[in-house]
Amino acid sequence: MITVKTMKRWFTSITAVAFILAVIFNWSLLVSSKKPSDVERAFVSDKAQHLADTGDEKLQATTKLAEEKNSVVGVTNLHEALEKIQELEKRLRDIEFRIPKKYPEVEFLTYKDRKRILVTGGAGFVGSHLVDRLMMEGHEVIVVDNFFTGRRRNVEHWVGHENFELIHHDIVNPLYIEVDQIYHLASPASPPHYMYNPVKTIKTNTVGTINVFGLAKRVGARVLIASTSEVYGDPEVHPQTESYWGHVNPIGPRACYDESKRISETLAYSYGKQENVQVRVARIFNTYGPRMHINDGRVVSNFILQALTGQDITIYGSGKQTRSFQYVSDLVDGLIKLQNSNYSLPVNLGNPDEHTIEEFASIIHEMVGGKSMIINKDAMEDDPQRRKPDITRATNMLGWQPLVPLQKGIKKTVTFFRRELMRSRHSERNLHNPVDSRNANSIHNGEDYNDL
Ligand SMILES: O=c1ccn([C@@H]2O[C@H](COP(=O)(O)OP(=O)(O)O[C@H]3OC[C@@H](O)[C@H](O)[C@H]3O)[C@@H](O)[C@H]2O)c(=O)[nH]1
Repeated sequence: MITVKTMKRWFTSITAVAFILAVIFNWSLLVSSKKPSDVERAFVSDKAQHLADTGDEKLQATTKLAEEKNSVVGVTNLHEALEKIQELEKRLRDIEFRIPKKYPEVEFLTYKDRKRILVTGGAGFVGSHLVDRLMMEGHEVIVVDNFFTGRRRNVEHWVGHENFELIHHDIVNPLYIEVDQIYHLASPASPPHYMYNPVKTIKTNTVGTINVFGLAKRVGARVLIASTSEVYGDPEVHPQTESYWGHVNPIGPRACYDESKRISETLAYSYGKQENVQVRVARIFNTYGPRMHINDGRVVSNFILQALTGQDITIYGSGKQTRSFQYVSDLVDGLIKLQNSNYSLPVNLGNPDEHTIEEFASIIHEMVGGKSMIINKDAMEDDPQRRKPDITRATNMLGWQPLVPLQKGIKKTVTFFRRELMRSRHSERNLHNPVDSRNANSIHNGEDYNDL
């Protein structure tokens, strides 16, 4: 028996197929025997991949066809083709809107085991990976983000899912919701981003953190705060253990972040003592991976972008300073383990695999290839000279240790940035120039972040 619902589905599928045929037809009008450039080919294949990711079965089959066709034909007038694509994309969005969205298969948790979890900064680099894991585990996840460095695109794949909610909200303003657990990640983390508006960074990590603890106190939620290795400043103890009090310049350019994160920790333990809020404190060391903002400005994204675009790889200072880099999935494991543990003192989460920045530049250069030169520029003021986590506590208390080797993590990150570059080259905002981290005004993400 053919129901109205079945007819509606047929209609949607037929419209989708007709639309894709129109795409192919339009493309065929724009092509000649000339071969497309790598950028053009990648762009078209990116679009087709997007369709394949989001469409229904018929749509996927047809887009594969479009991808094959587009990968062998050439483009005579790229500008005209791009205009056409924009117009077609708009129509595609209308079609996609009508096709039920497919989500990754999430675990089913009973009411007893399913938690309502707030992730502040959940649309950011680390936050969005954490959200993926919590969603896959079957929890209800609420993301709060002001989109200064976070992007809707990072969590778009969950929008509309019954377990997911995205709230555009700046945590410097109070929030009234019901939750069981909170991961408080909201704060710019890259030096040029946190130095861009130091007062706002301080507000986020002080007033914002007070708002989070106020919420936790009202509803009885447990809070994990994302602290940082920067609380150790330019450390005089190596590797850094959690018992080390740090060496921070309170009036230097990094102080807005270092000191406000130190206050965040103080707030956590004060709310714990005075108001019985359950607290967890993760001191996060240098972390990298896909979904870092193309304008992030930290060393991993800068070096990869520089190598991919054939620009000079810029080492600030001598390059003898060290860092230890952890891949984002390892961090997410650690955060979840810590949140669900019985341990309430600060815990270092980082990979002890230490490299000088000079070595790191060579690793990236070798892995990406290309013609970039490695050059030295003036050092950053107050740049910590050595950094490596002692992770004995995380290993003993949480049974955690990082698993992803540097080469593997970097490979995945390079793949991500290749795609980001394609996207950026074809968007109105051409964002592919690496940020000069020593100049906070060189970030240009266009968001209004000036409210004080
Ligand atoms: O293009 C660049 C960028 C950075 N660097 C250097 O690379 C090193 C690492 O710099 P990053 O900007 O990646 O990160 P930092 O270690 O200074 O700060 C980070 O610390 C840990 C986290 O909490 C934060 O993500 C961030 O504050 C520094 O010595 C910096 O001077 C370069 O040599 N060239």
